[in-house]
Amino acid sequence: MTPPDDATAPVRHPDAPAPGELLGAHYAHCFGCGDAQPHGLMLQARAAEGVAITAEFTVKPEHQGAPGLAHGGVLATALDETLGSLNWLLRVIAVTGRLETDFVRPVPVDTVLHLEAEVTAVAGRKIYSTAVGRIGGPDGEIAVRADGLFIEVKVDHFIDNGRPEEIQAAMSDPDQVRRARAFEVNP
Ligand SMILES: CCCCC/C=C\C/C=C\C/C=C\C/C=C\CCCC(=O)SCCNC(=O)CCNC(=O)[C@H](O)C(C)(C)COP(=O)(O)OP(=O)(O)OC[C@H]1O[C@@H](n2cnc3c(N)ncnc32)[C@H](O)[C@@H]1OP(=O)(O)O
Repeated sequence: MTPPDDATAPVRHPDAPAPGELLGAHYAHCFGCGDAQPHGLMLQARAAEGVAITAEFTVKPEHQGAPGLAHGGVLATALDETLGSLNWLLRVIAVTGRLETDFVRPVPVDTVLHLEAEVTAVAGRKIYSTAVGRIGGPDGEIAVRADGLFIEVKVDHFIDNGRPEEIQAAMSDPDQVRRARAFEVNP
């Protein structure tokens, strides 16, 4: 998870959403951010300054692992989604290759998890990033932490590997296609 010596600092794409702007779901049925996914996290991410974002996720009863506490895998999903959303600011399509998570404090149901994440380095197709999640407010104590390594892919990654039903539905949705294309023209 340590960037190689030839890694460079990330560069915010000129067309990246402005600081403060909500990113919106990348896919309506996404378990992390989709608004058509009732069991999901419905995480909302917002662009920050630089190659950084903030995000919020409210822990619901459906997200329990132990009585009244968030499941660790759900918290890892929130971190993964937050880190993945950073790639919007680079205008790069990328998937999670590796995710290292520290669970520091238990997170009760009804808690709003306040996440912040930034890209730390880029090396070829590899994007290195880090995130924390706080409870009790944006400056509250850290409950979870993660480092991510994302690998840049072409849109074909999804077309070649996804189930045909969902791929066809996504490709016939002009909004979805526009979003996917915007990433393909990364200079
Ligand atoms: C019209 C349809 C539209 C559909 C698209 C819709 C939307 C898309 C747009 C935007 C998305 C925006 C936001 C998404 C936000 C959050 C989502 C959460 C993200 C996820 O939840 S996503 C799901 C989980 N994720 C996977 O499903 C990946 C499965 N996996 C693979 O698909 C392959 O494994 C792949 C592609 C990763 C690599 O395969 P590959 O063949 O392309 O590349 P290769 O193996 O050569 O690796 C190249 C260099 O990365 C290094 N490397 C690779 N893997 C590593 C690892 N694990 N650890 C350490 N280093 C690793 C190598 O060591 C090498 O490094 P080096 O260059 O230095 O040698």
